[in-house]
Amino acid sequence: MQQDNRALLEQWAECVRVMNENSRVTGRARGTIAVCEPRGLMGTTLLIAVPSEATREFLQNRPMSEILDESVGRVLGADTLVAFVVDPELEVQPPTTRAATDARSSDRTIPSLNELEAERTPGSFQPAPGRDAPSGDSVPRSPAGLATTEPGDGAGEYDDLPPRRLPEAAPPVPQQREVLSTGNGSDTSPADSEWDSSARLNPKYVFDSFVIGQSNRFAHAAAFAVAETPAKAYNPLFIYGDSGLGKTHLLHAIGHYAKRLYPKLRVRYVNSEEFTNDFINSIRDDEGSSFKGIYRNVDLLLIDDIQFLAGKEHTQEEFFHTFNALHNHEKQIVITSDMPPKQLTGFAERMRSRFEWGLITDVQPPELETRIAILRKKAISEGMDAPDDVMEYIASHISTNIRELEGALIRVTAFASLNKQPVDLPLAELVLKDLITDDGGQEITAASILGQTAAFFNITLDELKSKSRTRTLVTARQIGMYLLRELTDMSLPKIGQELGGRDHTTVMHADRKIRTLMAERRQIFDQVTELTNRIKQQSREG
Ligand SMILES: Nc1ncnc2c1ncn2[C@@H]1O[C@H](COP(=O)(O)OP(=O)(O)OP(=O)(O)O)[C@@H](O)[C@H]1O
Repeated sequence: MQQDNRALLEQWAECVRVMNENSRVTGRARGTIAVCEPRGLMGTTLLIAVPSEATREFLQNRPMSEILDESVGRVLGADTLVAFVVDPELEVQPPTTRAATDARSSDRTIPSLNELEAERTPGSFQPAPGRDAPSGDSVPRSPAGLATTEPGDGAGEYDDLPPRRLPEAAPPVPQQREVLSTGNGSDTSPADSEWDSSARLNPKYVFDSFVIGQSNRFAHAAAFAVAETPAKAYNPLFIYGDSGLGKTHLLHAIGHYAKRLYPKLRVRYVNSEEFTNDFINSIRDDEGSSFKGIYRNVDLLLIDDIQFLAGKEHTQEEFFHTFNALHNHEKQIVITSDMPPKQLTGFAERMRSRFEWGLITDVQPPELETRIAILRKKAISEGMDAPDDVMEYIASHISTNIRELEGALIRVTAFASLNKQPVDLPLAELVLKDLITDDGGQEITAASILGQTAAFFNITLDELKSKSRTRTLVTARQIGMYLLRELTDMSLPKIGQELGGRDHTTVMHADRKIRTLMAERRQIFDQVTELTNRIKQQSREG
């Protein structure tokens, strides 16, 4: 491993030398390049750490992009691509002291349920789907050496903390293979059909449906490497980035692909809010051992939106032990977050430092070409027909969140289908005129969406959140969930929580149902459109 790193450092030094020979590289540019570091070479992608977004932009734009490409091409081969990750630590290089490990379990105190109550995601005292998933599979000795030992209860398991690992060069990324999906696509029973019940994987989120672009190339390559050789390439793999940029998609894709390669691999996807609820429920029900049984007997733990553990001291403590138990037994952990580890506030330092043991990579908003490619892929997979100029129109007006991008395409094709009209540019402009006006408004909140939804359907907020299943209430609730999903950054569990403590699979089901109904029932399309306009209007008025 060290040899690989040394080789990479030498190759990078050579790239820098070649760059510095170029007369277009100014003294300032040389200073900027000098602080950058190579972090890994994955297949044909070189990951370079830069100290700031400004440096990233500087290197991604001409003339530096050309100069960099040329020098990297000369040293590493013409097909080498460059990807960046921002590491603010590079700005000022602190001495590489590592705090002495604070990880000792002997002084662990069991929190009271009351203390824990404050941490949980309200309204979710239900077993999460898959909680009772079988965990006793015997796992073969895989090439990754997985599952050869059973983790214990965590006590004393982290006395010998591994040193920080520099990323190893991953094996070459082979041709992607077709990935089996587990669901049948039916709308009726989300918990059963949408998710692979033990791993809890969404069949739609596979590598094959993920579009690779400059913005996510490295994250994708890292995810792929981890799926191919769990616990051997990077452990943990930490992927961060803004909402709606594909982190969850990559997490599920890792799970699917790893399961495909190692069918007996025990995989578990969990959102950190669900992890919190599972943990608290286990304390409440005095089932701590079953919680450990679930989370410490996996070979691949995929944990989404770790930022939601911020400030939840007891849950973090439990996660810390889970992490250590898994890591010490060479089980793979993949984490996503909206922030890089260093910026995660509300986390104990020992936790943040563990996130940095493996590889940290980010996903950026996709550039125009990638957005168009995502829309094309989406259109094909969902059977939506739209010409290129419509895709381009949507992609050029919505740039920051892929969920919104997809939402726009759904609306345009739904409207065309309802009116039995072809999808063309004038129609797209008409349908999206309110959705893509440059808001300049305030952030859209859950309160505003739910308030407007309740008012629109002439019901109270309590009714909207209630358990009642009258037709109007069910429709209003599902539209509310759809709009929360499309217009905010809220996670599925959080949306479920806002609507009276419903499970995340219910939210997924509602989201899909409304998408489908929009194309089938004019009334639903009109209701969603009118509500969106009112919500956007309210945010503009402040
Ligand atoms: N590169 C991509 N190719 C294809 N689809 C993508 C890509 N990136 C994102 N998507 C799609 O965009 C939608 C949102 O992505 P996802 O839920 O993975 O985002 P996220 O980063 O996890 O957001 P959040 O932080 O809000 O959970 C999903 O439908 C996903 O399939």
